[in-house]
Amino acid sequence: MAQLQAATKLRQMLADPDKIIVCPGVQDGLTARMALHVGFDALYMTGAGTAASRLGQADLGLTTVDDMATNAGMIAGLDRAVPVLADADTGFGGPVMVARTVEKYALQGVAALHIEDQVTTKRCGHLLGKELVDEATFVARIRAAAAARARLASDIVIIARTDALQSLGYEGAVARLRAAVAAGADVAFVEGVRTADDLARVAADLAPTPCLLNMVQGGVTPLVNAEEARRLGYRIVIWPLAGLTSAYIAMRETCRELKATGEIKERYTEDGKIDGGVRDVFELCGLSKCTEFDKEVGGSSFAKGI
Ligand SMILES: C[C@](O)(C(=O)O)[C@H](CC(=O)O)C(=O)O
Repeated sequence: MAQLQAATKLRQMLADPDKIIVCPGVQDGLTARMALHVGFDALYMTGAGTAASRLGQADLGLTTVDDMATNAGMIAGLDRAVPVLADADTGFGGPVMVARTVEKYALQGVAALHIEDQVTTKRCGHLLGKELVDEATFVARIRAAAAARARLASDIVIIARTDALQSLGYEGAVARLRAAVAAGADVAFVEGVRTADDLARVAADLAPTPCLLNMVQGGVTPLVNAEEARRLGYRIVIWPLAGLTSAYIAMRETCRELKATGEIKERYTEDGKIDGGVRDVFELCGLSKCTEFDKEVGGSSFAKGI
């Protein structure tokens, strides 16, 4: 039987009112592989992480649509059974460009994308001084996204994100999301929530539209765990920095060790095996699956061992 499209699968997950979809943020193949290995049933491709890992740049709108769609598509292709939700920033231009962005993501097998109401020279939602486009421009972005989805007969989930809380306040932000939902968005995302009170009322105020919660370490939103998010009525929670923060800390430690001592000591698991060595990394990235596939189809590339 043909495998369910990831977007359709995500819609089914959203249809279960008791389920909260917890997505670790991943920025590259390795972090995605690790999240899959640990057993997450959905992943989030972070734009901030894509900018940092692919370009070595801050989250300031420097990534192009192709940087983002290619990265999201690569991640979605690692396991087609696991939906990938991806950042699409502002949609990368006017309605025509937004529609093209949605097509690119959908054709790459991405299950969901979020489009926001910042100006094209955007910044991370947890920084100060954000500027918005007017509501009509935002709504046109969402309408363009929905039109592209219909044109492709795709199930891709459109997530409307507003960054309006900082400058327009709570009611302004919620009004923008209601307008976005009327224009075809499936999920609502209030970015940069600052207080526990606001955190607690978003999902109820936007019901029955499912809401996404963004948990950024070092950001402006108070952090809550998955159970608490579910209790507050959120249906999706993303931890965009899951991969970034772990890479940041681990790389710093390892580089400091090499700089200070001239070597990197091997790490061991509790049962005495080398941890995180070259074979572990290759295995995580499909070494055995590749060798088995080669054998199954009559190849001999690995007949002498690997
Ligand atoms: C969710 C987000 O858009 C991302 O790129 O992952 C960022 C996360 C971040 O920069 O901390 C955002 O919240 O704007």
